[in-house]
Amino acid sequence: MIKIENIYKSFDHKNVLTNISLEIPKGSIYGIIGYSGAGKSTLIRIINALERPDSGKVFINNTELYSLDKKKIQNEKKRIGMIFQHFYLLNSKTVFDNVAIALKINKTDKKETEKRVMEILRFVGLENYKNSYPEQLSGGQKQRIGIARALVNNPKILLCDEATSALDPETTKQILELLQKINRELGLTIVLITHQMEVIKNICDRVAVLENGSIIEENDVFNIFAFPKKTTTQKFVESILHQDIPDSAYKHLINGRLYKLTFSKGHVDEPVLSNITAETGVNFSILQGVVTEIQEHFFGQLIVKLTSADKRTDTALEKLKTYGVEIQEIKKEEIHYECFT
Ligand SMILES: Nc1ncnc2c1ncn2[C@@H]1O[C@H](COP(=O)(O)OP(=O)(O)OP(=O)(O)O)[C@@H](O)[C@H]1O
Repeated sequence: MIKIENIYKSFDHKNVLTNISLEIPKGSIYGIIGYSGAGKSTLIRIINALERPDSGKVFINNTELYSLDKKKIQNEKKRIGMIFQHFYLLNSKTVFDNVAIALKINKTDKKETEKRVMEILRFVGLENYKNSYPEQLSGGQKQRIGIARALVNNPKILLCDEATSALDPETTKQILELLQKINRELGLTIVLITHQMEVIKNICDRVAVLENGSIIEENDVFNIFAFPKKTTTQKFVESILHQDIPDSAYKHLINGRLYKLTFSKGHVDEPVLSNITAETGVNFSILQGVVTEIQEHFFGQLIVKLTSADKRTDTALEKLKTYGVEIQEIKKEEIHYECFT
């Protein structure tokens, strides 16, 4: 487990991280998301002892990193692998040598190096490229070299600094699948920082949202998507769920009330709205809808309009709750007010 306690960091008298505390469960894939300048890279560099915090503690499996002397910190760092957005490969060296370098530093003998490097190149799907040079390979293949290099020393933790930000969507998907395989088959704890909510949705178990150097929200990924509390979190969620309502729909809202209905864990494929309409006579106008899968659970969200505000409407809303649907009224002042004028 990685535990971060009350981390503060400033550069040139400017606070970059303020009172950061996090617990990252062993064996999980943990995401830290934030906009540019939020402090993500600084935080991950502190976890990897590349940057010392001004105050606070970092525990890696109960060992407090910054209480150790330099040599012991170096030993701890060997148990942590790291990959980067821009790969940082040696272009004059072959794929094999780029991966072998970490073993050479440890003075591993030649036979053992050959065996281990080929094993890890096979794992990342690059066994046929051992004599190629990085510049002959695609971005996704370069990131696979970076991953092989990070794994060759058998670390327990893998830190990913915007590892897919330079890749196209298809390659991103393949690299994320590889990270999942590393997590499942090798049992590594993975911490990744990103500004891409897609990355969080696809592979993370938990996520922390970092804004201006502070954690503003932390939860499992399903709850972050279903019930984001802070505006920045909502913006990240909306960036991939696309919950915006067409402007023309607002013009018809003058006599209605808007509700966001969240269907989760088992209610997505039931005809809930038709059942309720049949029972109560209340009709729902659907303005927006999304159905997706998060952490292997179906997840659906509808924005609906109800025109009347009589007893039948209240009954319909009560019935929705019995299906486990979360209901949130969207107040008119929360939406484009100019549409009503
Ligand atoms: N070594 C440094 N010296 C001075 N300022 C720094 C240093 N490293 C980071 N900063 C500043 O700290 C703030 C946070 O930077 P950081 O790189 O951690 O953010 P980030 O969320 O990773 O952003 P990005 O995604 O753009 O890299 C920025 O204002 C940056 O300029």
